[in-house]
Amino acid sequence: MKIALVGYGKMGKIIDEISQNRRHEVVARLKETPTKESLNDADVVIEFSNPEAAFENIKVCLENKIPVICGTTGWLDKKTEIERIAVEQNSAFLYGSNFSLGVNLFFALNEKLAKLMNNVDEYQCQLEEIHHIHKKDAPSGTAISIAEGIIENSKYEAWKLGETKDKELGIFAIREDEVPGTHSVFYRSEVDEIEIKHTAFNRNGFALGAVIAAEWIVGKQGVFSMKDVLGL
Ligand SMILES: NC(=O)C1=CN([C@@H]2O[C@H](COP(=O)(O)OP(=O)(O)OC[C@H]3O[C@@H](n4cnc5c(N)ncnc54)[C@H](OP(=O)(O)O)[C@@H]3O)[C@@H](O)[C@H]2O)C=CC1
Ligand SMILES: O=C(O)C1=N[C@H](C(=O)O)C[C@H](O)C1
Repeated sequence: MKIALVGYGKMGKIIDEISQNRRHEVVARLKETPTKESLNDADVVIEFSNPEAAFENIKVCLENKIPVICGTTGWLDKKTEIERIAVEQNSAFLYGSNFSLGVNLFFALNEKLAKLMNNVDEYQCQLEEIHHIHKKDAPSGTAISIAEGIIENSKYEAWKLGETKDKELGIFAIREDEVPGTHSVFYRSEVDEIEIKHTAFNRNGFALGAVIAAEWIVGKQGVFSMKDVLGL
């Protein structure tokens, strides 16, 4: 499979190595918005750039009928527009706030726990994410996905940065050293606390999941998520 990497920073470089280990050919390594020419007839694009660049990058790829796996976070206000373009162009698009297999299992567990918590009103939920100091967006895309999973299945109606208040689910976004990504969900009552936590030890799991998603999407049309890839 011919892979074009759009965004070639911390993530792009690891994805490059994993792609080659899995016998794919990396035909482009771009640090700017792609063009038809610079995409070099790729079968699929893996996009990990930055919140300002993602929309235009994805749009160009989809208009050239190349499926896109996007891991860039912090641009979600334009996601519906991208999904419309993907369908209109008969192309394929998959966004994942977090491609690690462990976090995608964590998402499923989180939704189940949120549902169970409806049976007991004593608990208040709080989210926390910790990331490296270079991260441009807050809260993390993963924390937003976790919050959405809880909101769909509980009394909470919206999320906000900071402490949980009434029906607004709070997210503490902490920036610390070189932390790759830690996410925790706390349910606290007067007498106890339940915590579920995912800790990434490095970025390899994110990169592997993105390559697995790229292998899966080639030949498909439509808008997908990691739930489709993993059959969750
Ligand atoms: N979904 C997931 O599983 C994960 C998502 N992420 C997300 O992925 C994104 C990238 O993370 P990371 O690799 O750590 O970030 P980096 O800052 O290390 O890399 C970003 C790269 O994008 C390049 N870039 C800048 N402008 C453009 C442009 N217009 N078009 C294409 N590329 C451009 C940068 O080039 P230059 O250096 O020249 O500026 C750099 O190579 C972030 O949004 C992060 O939150 C991160 C990890 C996992
Ligand atoms: O910027 C990062 O590094 C990460 N970003 C993603 C996010 O915003 O959730 C995924 C991962 O936690 C690392």
